[in-house]
Amino acid sequence: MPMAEPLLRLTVDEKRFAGTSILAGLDLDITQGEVLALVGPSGCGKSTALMLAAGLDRDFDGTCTPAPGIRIVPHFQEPSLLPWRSLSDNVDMALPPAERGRGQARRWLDAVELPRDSHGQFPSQVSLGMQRRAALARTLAADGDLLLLDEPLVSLDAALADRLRVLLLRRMVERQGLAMLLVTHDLTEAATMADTILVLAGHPARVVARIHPPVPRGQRHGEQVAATIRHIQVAQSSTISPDEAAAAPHPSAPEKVSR
Ligand SMILES: Nc1ncnc2c1ncn2[C@@H]1O[C@H](COP(=O)(O)OP(=O)(O)OP(=O)(O)O)[C@@H](O)[C@H]1O
Repeated sequence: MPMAEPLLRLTVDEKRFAGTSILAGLDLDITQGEVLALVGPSGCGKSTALMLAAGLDRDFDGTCTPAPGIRIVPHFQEPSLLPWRSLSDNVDMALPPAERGRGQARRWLDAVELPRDSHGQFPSQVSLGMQRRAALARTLAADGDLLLLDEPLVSLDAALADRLRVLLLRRMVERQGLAMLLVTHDLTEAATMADTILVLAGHPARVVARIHPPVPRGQRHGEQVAATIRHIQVAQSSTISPDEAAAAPHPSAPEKVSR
């Protein structure tokens, strides 16, 4: 069977800020239906990579090639809601035109567990965590082909973040072919949700490992998640060889680790 064309191909030979090299060796393909996580320590360049993938920063050595006609929806760490619109209106505006004004916005705000009495409030009237949830509702409402998610669940309490992870995965099932690039420093999130995990490390950062957990996303629990996290951590300790990374303990089938 021929390989599906990627929805997005990003190759970064080098990205500099003010003469300082931040990224030097990142290449990724995101295919339909895939959750690809980009993990790495704070400040290593994950958000920068997402801006490049979104086509919002073109000042780098490399290429960013989206498939023709696809709808890419970026989701930033800071919720960029329109301050003069209610939460509900912010979400409504993101819906496909045929679905606007029909209560779908409320459905998405319910899905991210925002109480009904907050739906009509302006962003400045609700907490930052509530703004983040409204922004997530807006991103999901936008009906994209590829969501670029920068720490979408950061600072939410653990139980809520777990439920919203389930919501994101459920959306992947509902909206066949939807793909996500998930930037996160939360290794549990990556190990739970991703089909492919790219591990960034070093200064400037480069991809030091690509991990394909053997158990399908959403079905990994306990020891399987812990084993994937150990693989990421082993890969991040940059001096070890690929063989050592592959030899980290695993629950059943060995994960595929390539460099
Ligand atoms: N516009 C900019 N101008 C100059 N330096 C920048 C700019 N944006 C980011 N940087 C620097 O690039 C580096 C990577 O930042 P980036 O935000 O991409 O990291 P990150 O991995 O997403 O971090 P975090 O996990 O803390 O969000 C940091 O050293 C940051 O200070």
